[in-house]
Amino acid sequence: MQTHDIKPLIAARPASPLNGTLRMPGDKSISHRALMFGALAVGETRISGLLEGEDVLRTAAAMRVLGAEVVQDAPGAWRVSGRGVGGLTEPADVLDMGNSGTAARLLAGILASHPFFSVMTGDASLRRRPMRRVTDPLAMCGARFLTREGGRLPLAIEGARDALPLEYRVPVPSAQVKSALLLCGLNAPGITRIEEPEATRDHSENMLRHFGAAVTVEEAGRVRVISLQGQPHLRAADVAVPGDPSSAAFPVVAALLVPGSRLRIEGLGLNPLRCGLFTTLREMGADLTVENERMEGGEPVGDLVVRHGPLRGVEVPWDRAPSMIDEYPVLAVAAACASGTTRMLGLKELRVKESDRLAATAALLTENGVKAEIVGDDLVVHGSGKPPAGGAVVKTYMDHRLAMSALVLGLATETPVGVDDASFIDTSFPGFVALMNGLIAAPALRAA
Ligand SMILES: O=C(O)C1=C[C@@H](OP(=O)(O)O)[C@@H](O)[C@H](O)C1
Ligand SMILES: C=C(OP(=O)(O)O)C(=O)O
Repeated sequence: MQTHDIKPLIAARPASPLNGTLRMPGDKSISHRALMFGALAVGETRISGLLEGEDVLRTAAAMRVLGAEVVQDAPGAWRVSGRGVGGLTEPADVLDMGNSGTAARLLAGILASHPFFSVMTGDASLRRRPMRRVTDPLAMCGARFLTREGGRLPLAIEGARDALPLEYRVPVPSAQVKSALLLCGLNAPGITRIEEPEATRDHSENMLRHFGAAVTVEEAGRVRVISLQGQPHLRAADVAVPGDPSSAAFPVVAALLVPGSRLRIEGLGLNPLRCGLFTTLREMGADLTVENERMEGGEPVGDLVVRHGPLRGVEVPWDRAPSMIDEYPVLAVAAACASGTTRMLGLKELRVKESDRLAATAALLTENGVKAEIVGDDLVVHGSGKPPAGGAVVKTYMDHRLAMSALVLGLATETPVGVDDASFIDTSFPGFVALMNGLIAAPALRAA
């Protein structure tokens, strides 16, 4: 596994058009879950299109240490021989989840209802992120947790011997919290019942059903109640991972900003609970069309065609945030090049991502000559309809999405934009630089 001791400086130069037909790396959320559910199922799960980013490789390594057989047959093609619900075994060493909030929080859910001792840690970014949002509700199953001050990793877990089912209303919109509680509930008798005040990505619900669990979802307006029948017999099930819409956000915004661009992104995951960015870009005037829409492995998939065109500022409502939570930094870049003001409302959750993404996104823009401000939990960006000045080396704070957003901005600015550290891009989008350069006649992203 790659370490992050090298800090390459990469700058994007003002670019010629982006053109081509491409596929995105596999969806990160679905990839983590495919490995975890595969490890909890009986039999052999075959996964195609698995994201081989560092975050997902951490999950693969953890599942192996916990007793599942996890094998890579070819790039993207993996096999997991699971241990059955409740069948994982005590790890001999500390579980290091690297930079990945999803890996750490979902794994905490699995470990809470396995009767053994484990310790989890992560890199400096993950060790700053809040874990009480999962450990507080998980403790109600009978597990015990010890954390560092403020509920931070490292985390020691004494899993419950006879876990109780959970009944909980998730106070923040978070698919990670919801999924951690469902994973815990797999090894508890009876019904685990989770209420979420706003719908978040539902890959766990869809995939649990695909592996044979009984999951029901009741919807009342924005509120969703998810019920899982505990101790199911999970059966191995093949998973075809669609392209990641959160990764597609970067070439899509780049194509919208650089005159003459046209891209076709094939086999892209288009789950409506992940598509808030595309909705917003269309409201801004973007030419985005979907072709070949189909269902694959229980998820909507299609080919997305994007063409360059002018954008205008819009207001992005707070209740859209869960469907585009990882896309705000690159939306802010699009807003910086639009004409007029874009107000992105209700971005509190961005403060607890790999970095404080609200502050860091505002800084990314202002250092490159864009007028932007934070008002409460909102981000306000004043686009002038002209290319921003650029010229800054952006601080990325171990955050892949900030690095990619800054490099996309650099494709549209008057002068190049640099990033202090491009190495974290590999956590979610290995091959990003080569893929982007491959779309442009003269490579625009290079080592500084
Ligand atoms: O469940 C998931 O796979 C994810 C949920 C989101 O986090 P939160 O649950 O913290 O919103 C998102 O930011 C993350 O990239 C992936
Ligand atoms: C927030 C993200 O991931 P995680 O929470 O898994 O670290 C992300 O990928 O933008």
